[in-house]
Amino acid sequence: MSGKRNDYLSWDEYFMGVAMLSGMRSKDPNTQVGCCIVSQDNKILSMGYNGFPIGCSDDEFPWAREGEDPLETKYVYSTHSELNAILNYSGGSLAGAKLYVTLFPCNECAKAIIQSGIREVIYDCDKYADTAGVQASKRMMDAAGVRYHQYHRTNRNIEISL
Ligand SMILES: O=c1ccn([C@H]2C[C@H](O)[C@@H](COP(=O)(O)O)O2)c(=O)[nH]1
Ligand SMILES: [Zn+2]
Repeated sequence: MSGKRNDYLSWDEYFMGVAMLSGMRSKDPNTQVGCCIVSQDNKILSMGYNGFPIGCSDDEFPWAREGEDPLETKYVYSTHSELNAILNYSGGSLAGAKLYVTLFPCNECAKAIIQSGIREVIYDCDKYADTAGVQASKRMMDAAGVRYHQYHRTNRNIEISL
C-alpha cells in the first residue's frame, strides 16, 4: 500500500461530528445540542452540550417543556451548549474562533458568541428559524459581522463500537 488513504474525514465532518458526539452527553429528552469551538488553524479549543449547571441535579431539576409554573420547566435552568463551550474554555481569548453547533444559536448564545470574539458559526439544524429568538440572533450576528452558514451534510455514516 502506498500513498495516503482518501476517505478520511474533512475538517467540517470532523468538527461537526465532535459537536454531534458532544450533544450525545445531553440529558434533554427532547433536543440534544452539541458544540465544538475551533481555532482559525483548526485546533479544537472547547466543547459543550446543553444541560443544567454544576450542582443542579439532572434527576431533580425538571426536563419538562411546558407547565403552568415556569419554574417547573427546563428553560429557566438549562445552560445552552454554546455557552457551556465558551465557559469551558480556560485558554484565554476565543477571538477569531469558529463555532460548530448542531442547532442554530438562540439570541442569548448569539450575545455570548459575539462578545467572546467568535467570528464564524457553522450550524446543522435550524428548526427554530421562525422564532423571535433565532431571528434576533441572526440580526445581532449580521450587525456584528459574525458569519454563519449551514453545515453541508455529506451523509457519511460513522460507526464507533464502544
Ligand atoms: O442556542 C441554543 C438553543 C437551545 N439550546 C438547548 C436548550 C434546550 O435544552 C434545548 C431546546 O429544547 P426544546 O425542547 O427543543 O425547546 O436546546 C441550546 O443548547 N442552544
Ligand atoms: Zn442558546
